[in-house]
Amino acid sequence: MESALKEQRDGESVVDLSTPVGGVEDVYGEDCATEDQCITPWTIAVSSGYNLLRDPRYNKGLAFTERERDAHYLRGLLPPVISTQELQEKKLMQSIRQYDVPLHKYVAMMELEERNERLFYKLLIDNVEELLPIVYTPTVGEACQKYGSIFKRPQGLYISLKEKGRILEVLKNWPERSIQVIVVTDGERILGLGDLGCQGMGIPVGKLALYTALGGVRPSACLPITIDVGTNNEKLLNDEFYIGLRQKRATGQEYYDLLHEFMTAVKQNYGEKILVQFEDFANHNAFELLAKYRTTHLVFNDDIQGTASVVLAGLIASLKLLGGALCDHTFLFLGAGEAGTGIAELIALEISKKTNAPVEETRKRIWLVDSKGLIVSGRKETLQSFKKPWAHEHEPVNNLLDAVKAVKPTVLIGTSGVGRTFTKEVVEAMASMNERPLIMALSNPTSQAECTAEEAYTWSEGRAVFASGSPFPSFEYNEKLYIPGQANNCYIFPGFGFGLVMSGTIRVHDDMLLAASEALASQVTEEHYAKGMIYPPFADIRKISAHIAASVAAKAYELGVATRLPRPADLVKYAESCMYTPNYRSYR
Ligand SMILES: NC(=O)C1=CN([C@@H]2O[C@H](COP(=O)(O)OP(=O)(O)OC[C@H]3O[C@@H](n4cnc5c(N)ncnc54)[C@H](OP(=O)(O)O)[C@@H]3O)[C@@H](O)[C@H]2O)C=CC1
Ligand SMILES: CC(=O)C(=O)O
Ligand SMILES: [Mg+2]
Repeated sequence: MESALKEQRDGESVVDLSTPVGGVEDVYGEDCATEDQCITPWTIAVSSGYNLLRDPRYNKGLAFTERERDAHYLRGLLPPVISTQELQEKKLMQSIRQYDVPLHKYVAMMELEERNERLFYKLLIDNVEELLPIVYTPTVGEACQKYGSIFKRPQGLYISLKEKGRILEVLKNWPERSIQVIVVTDGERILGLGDLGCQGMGIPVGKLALYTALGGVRPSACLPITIDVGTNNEKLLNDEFYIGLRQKRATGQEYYDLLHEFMTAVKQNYGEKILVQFEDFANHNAFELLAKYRTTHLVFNDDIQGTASVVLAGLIASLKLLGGALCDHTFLFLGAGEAGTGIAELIALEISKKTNAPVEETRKRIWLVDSKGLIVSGRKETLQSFKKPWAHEHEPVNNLLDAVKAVKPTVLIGTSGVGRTFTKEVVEAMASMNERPLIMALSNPTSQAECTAEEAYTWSEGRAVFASGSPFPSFEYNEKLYIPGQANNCYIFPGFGFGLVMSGTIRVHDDMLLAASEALASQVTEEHYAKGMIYPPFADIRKISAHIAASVAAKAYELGVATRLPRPADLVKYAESCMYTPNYRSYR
């Protein structure tokens, strides 16, 4: 147990930086799980003086005390005033609020992260509802689109086809060794914005910032990776500022060989317990990669599994408002890709567990529409394999409105990546059939949402229960305030991943996703329901993540895939005690 704590705890009190000027302190040593992991071509220098001020992990800016300024050769390098972290935070929030353009706020936040990591996380944690839309969706989408132009310093690790045969070597170039979570993308389906190639890097960077801020994983244990196999985005290929390989995407064996080399190198370099989160791969690769590696590696596909878990949580919570049990409802999806079929499968599994009915039966209450219309048995031969389980007996139906009329859903979920597809007619049809229709417009960023909160509330005359993937502001209708929920996988993956890491879990199991959903739903209180909410506020996310982590870890122990022994008695307390906090530490 002690070693687990040592790996997770962040040494809140005193850090010894008392090495000579330019001296070298091996900060890894004790965190390495195996001897092998400690062999890298170089060690890290923890600097004093000028270099300390430029080391984001240790820099405190004006908050260095008189004693620290003496001990670490900082005299004269800073103006005389001594600030507090709280005052620095106040000043930075004031400065960020002065920008009108969200992308400018994004750039300011990234610059802060490069300058002073702890202050960056303090801001993000203390102002999560305000800053989440900046470092995450929707602004991160725009940042990826313009990444080539705003790019200043590389973040994360780039592995391109040029590195084929040398991926292990590339991993060893990363300065941190005790990595616990990797978020990797190949940039082919960035949010609902399509193929952004190498510029997708904004997504792993953003997701991992949330791993730390929302879930409590140490920043030094997080590694964002972009695998660059080219892009089919002509605009980027012709953009002189594009930062990636200027070629069409590699496919087939060439693609899978590179991914296999990557997965093998990751395990070799970081061991069995490294968590690899696949993010924003196109569905023609995502399902296959997950199926291939889920039995040999600790992998998690956020778009398929994380999204499923967050939506199921919202559905469980919404029963208080809609009435009935999950098995009494009928679900219709617009979009039958990673998110759509991933959610559908987890709903079917949950109903199956609750009713003891086989999954083949419980799937029958769930219908999906793709770009060609309702998925029905007549289309089975031509469907991709992940759609086949949803090809129920029915006449062909070509569009969403007709599908709503035919299926009569109580719940409508948008996972199409196409904005404004929940038209007035569609929402009105939902409202005509249901006292409280549940409408989820999950596609990101905001421009791709199937409808806005305002549309859902007004077109349903205030009766819809609504949640979206990207945030919408509260909306007043007929003198009543409506608070839309944010059904985004960021409620789940930080706590989910933290639960895996803290318990030393070696494989992800679907039951852990169900446990995470139950844990999230359990955080919705009567007070929230009274406001029409089906998700708890993000302001409580650290507490929520600790509960999710504890539930996931408990399930992992129950299934015998957790290696951190003995099992802590109180997993919530244990999770809380292991979480990274960004308060400054004192330096000897
Ligand atoms: N809120 C959240 O937490 C999350 C949100 N998302 C969002 O969900 C969206 C989809 O992601 P993902 O499932 O991975 O993408 P996929 O590409 O895997 O799936 C998209 C699906 O939408 C269908 N589709 C596309 N256009 C239309 C249309 N005009 N009418 C009907 N169906 C259409 C596609 O049909 P076809 O198969 O015929 O091509 C496909 O089935 C993205 O915007 C993403 O940002 C994703 C993950 C998490
Ligand atoms: C939220 C997310 O993972 C997506 O839109 O892809
Ligand atoms: Mg995603």
